[in-house]
Amino acid sequence: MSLCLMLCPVCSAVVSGVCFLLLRLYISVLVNAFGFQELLQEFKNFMMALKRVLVVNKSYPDAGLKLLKTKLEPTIIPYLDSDPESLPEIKKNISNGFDALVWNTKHRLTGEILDLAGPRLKAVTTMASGIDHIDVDELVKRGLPLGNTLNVLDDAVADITVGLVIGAARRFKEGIKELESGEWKFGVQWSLGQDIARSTVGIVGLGGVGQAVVRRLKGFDVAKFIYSGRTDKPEAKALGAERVPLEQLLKESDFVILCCPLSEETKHLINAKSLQIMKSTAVLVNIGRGGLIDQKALYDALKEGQIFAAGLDVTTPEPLPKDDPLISLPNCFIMPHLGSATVDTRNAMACIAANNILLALENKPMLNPVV
Ligand SMILES: O=C(O)C(=O)CO
Repeated sequence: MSLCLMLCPVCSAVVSGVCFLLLRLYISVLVNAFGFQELLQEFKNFMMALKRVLVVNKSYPDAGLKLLKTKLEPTIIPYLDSDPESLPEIKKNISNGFDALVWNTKHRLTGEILDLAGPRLKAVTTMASGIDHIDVDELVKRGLPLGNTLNVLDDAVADITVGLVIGAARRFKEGIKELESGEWKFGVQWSLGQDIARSTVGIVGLGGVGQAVVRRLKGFDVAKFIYSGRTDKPEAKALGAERVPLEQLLKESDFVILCCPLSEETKHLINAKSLQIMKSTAVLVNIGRGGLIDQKALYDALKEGQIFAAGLDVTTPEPLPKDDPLISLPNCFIMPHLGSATVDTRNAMACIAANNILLALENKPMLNPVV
């Protein structure tokens, strides 16, 4: 018999199969009889509780912390980006051995910082949709998953965009200044702006935010929506937006709205040359990233009346110094990066970031995976 098993591959496969089935049966009897399922879960919870997550920084909302604390005990960097201690404290703490990182900061996540974190680090999330402050290549090199909080902020950012469109086109900044300084000189030719109704709106980057902007502006009786971007967007048809080359969009649009991410490809997408192509009545709005625009060229274009106005939620740098030339221009309406700044949106972003980490530490896909 044993000779038969040794010699005959079919017999040995049958015996191994039977043994395997018996083993499985034995384990499932144990699991059902003794509640091993619960024991297993307890063991998993115990292993999870041993994992350490570093949260950068103290502005991370309680909603996210509460979620993290259901399974982990987070360590928080108790500073804001604006505190000089912020970056040194991150670098000091991160080498204490963490399994995950909530990168809720504008500081750049570099290879140097990842080296300090060491091989224990298994997952990283931002609390933003933009990832231009993350050295993604360095994460990929280390096989680290990265999550972000895309889409949940589309509505809030689209609202701010509409605010900028109206504010810049209807000269809010000049109006408020004249009101506050007592220089309100009413006349039928005073402080005239541009209409949104009957205009052509050009969206650069028809992603979630761009689409939410189009949905909102439809209520303003826009004549035509066009968009440019790397790919055709299937959603464009239902929105009535036509894809055109960037140059055509710049030439034809009364409102040029930048909703795309910042990358090597999109850096200074708006520069002296592109501003020259735009209509002298055009309004440029940027809710993507400051780096999409060459700000010196924008200053010149606004000063010389090459375009009508700009509305910016994002600038380079942030915060923009109060003596920045753009701030001195009456036709440059600037917000201090308020895009996603609503209570609900920030709480939702914090929860997505927390879930990204909790899932990744259980070897599951993140809610919003980037890589
Ligand atoms: O999440 C981001 O990237 C934002 O800039 C929101 O304003």
